Amino acid sequence: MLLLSGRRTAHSYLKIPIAFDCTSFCYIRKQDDLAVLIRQTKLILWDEALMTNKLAFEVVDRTLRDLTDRNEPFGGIIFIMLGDFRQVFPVIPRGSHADIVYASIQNSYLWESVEVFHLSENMRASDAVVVHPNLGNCTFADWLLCLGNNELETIDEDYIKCPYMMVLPHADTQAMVVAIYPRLHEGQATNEYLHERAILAPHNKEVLLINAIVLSYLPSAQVNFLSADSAKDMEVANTYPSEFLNTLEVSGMPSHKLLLKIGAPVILLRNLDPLAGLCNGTCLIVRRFTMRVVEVEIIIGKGASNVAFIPRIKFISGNNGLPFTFARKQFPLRLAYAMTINKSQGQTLSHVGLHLGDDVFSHGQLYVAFSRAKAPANIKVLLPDTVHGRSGLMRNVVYEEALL
Ligand SMILES: Nc1ncnc2c1ncn2[C@@H]1O[C@H](COP(=O)(O)OP(=O)(O)OP(=O)(O)O)[C@@H](O)[C@H]1O
Repeated sequence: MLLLSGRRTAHSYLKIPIAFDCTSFCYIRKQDDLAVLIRQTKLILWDEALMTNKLAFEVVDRTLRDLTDRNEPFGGIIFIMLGDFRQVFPVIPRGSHADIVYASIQNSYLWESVEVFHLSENMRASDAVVVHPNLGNCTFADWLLCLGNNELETIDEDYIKCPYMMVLPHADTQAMVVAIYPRLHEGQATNEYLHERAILAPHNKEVLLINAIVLSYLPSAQVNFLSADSAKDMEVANTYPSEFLNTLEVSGMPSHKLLLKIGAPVILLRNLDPLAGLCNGTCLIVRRFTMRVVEVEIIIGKGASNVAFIPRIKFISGNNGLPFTFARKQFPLRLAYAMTINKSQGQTLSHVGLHLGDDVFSHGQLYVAFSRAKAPANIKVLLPDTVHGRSGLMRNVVYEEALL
């Protein structure tokens, strides 16, 4: 059996193109070692499959049919997709409800070859067996199912009551930081302490603000690393000066300003060295830095406790809804005290802060956020400062037609 260790993604391993359509193939030639391995493969497991655009599966399907010379789904290799239809669906930038559902594997030509098996027990919440009046006299696991299936009582169409026990009494970000990261100012946080907690928010802009606030609690000295941003095209460079480019936040790119302190947890934004455990999404702790390199320790997974040196690298903005592309040279790092709800999918956390400065906006986000925790007592929710939020209500978006 071959396991993709070090959190290596299927996109990276199977060489799926970054931009793909219904005619694309993976970059694997018939004589490559990977093609030989694929021809010997009997079973492929793909986790978080429902977050993946159906076109990516179709690219893999076409490639496997070609490499194996067998005109069957995935070239006859048994393909197990793991996922939960209550969780988030593929991200389609500026996509509508219909666009998002259309991009899900259910709407692929492959779906007619899929057999669905249901898992029945929530192992993550298996210790939270107490029936709680705040949860409508349900266990946490049953309440989560009702949340994900849109079976909780709704008000104003898609608002539901946040269980009172989880509502943060002082509705501000500082209170959230103290609740989720107690005693951080003492500077004694262990790898385990950092790895088992996170503050989740729907949007990146809130995540950046929360990260900066949490970092301010750390007693070590702060350094601000600025990126070098430039437009390739002279005409674009004259229209959009680098001061303007500095203000842009682009998905998958680090920020222009990267605030770091020794002891801060960060997420790697690039597959730098998968064999050494340095992949997109790897959790690291900053140990030392100079202006040219950041020394980090891998927190968990392949290479845990190993030290690595992260250089600045060049990111190209690509097709991100901007009318031009630009380059940003920066460390491929982002602070990891807070992350988007979508990024948290797949994780298990002991302490979850849900920062709803803005309500969730897409299918399954509220379910994913609450279901990261093992028990309801360790979830703290900051409700939006809106009429609904002040009444203890939060938005839940569920595309019911897509639930199985
Ligand atoms: N058979 C089991 N016995 C005990 N604990 C388990 C078992 N299976 C899973 N767990 C625990 O449950 C938690 C969630 O497991 P896992 O991450 O595999 O779930 P998942 O189905 O991928 O969830 P999600 O997609 O929501 O992230 C982990 O903490 C794991 O250790």
